Amino acid sequence: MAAAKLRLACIQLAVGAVKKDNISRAVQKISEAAAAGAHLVTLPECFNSPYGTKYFSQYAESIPGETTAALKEAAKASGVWLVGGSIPEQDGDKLYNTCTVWNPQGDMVAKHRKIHLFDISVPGGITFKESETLSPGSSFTTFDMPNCKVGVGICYDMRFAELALVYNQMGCKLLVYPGAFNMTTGPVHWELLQRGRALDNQLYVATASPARDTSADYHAWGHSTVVNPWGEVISTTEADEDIIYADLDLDYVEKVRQMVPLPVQKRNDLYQVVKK
Ligand SMILES: O=C(O)CCC(=O)C(=O)O
Repeated sequence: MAAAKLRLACIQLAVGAVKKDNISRAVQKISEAAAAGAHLVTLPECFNSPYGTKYFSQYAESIPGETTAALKEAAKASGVWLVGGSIPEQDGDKLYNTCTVWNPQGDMVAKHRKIHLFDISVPGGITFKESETLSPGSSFTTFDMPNCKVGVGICYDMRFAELALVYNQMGCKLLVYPGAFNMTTGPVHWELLQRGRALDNQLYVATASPARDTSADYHAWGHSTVVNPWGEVISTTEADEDIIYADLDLDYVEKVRQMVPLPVQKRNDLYQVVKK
């Protein structure tokens, strides 16, 4: 890997009803992204299961388990850092929406349980209540690549500016959010949130969504995207299965912070976001 360059791949995976097929398709796409030179690969939210509260308990597994064993192998076989999207995780009698992160040796270096559960009600649009079946996580999740600290959130977590601010304070230069927005909020909020998080924090933001399946109950918005610290979309796609790539220049983070010196202009005497 060149000094401060990082090739990122976001896999917009076609996810179906058969768990084994979802896993093997993800593994195949990871090796395709690695062959295209990716150092860091990310899968979408809920990539081994259809997205919906009625599916979570049926597809849930413990960690380690069938899906994470495949992720471990895939990261090692391809020699990539892997943000393993998310899966429904079973731990005792609780279920979580959980992302595991793997290094190129196949070690699990982080595990993020979605902190903010997706409970919304938009009349004529979408009603969803993850908290019917899932419990929230309560931890910040970062991991260290050789030149870059990365912060991890899952989908609805992206709506909370405070989480991204904390990751910024922790030294992250890239935030990765496996997600699965929908046809109501996606068109208006998805890209705007990513650009907002990127601009507020002057860092890279990446998302990976499942591809849209109009025969499924939940129609994902798709549009996996990468935004740079200037707030520009540098890679994106539509709704079909795809892999998007972006070459991140990690020095650019510092350049933007020098040109527009928000970090030294913050009025910590007037306000502060504090990590507890
Ligand atoms: O915030 C939204 O509109 C969508 C969030 C979502 O789909 C999720 O958290 O899984």
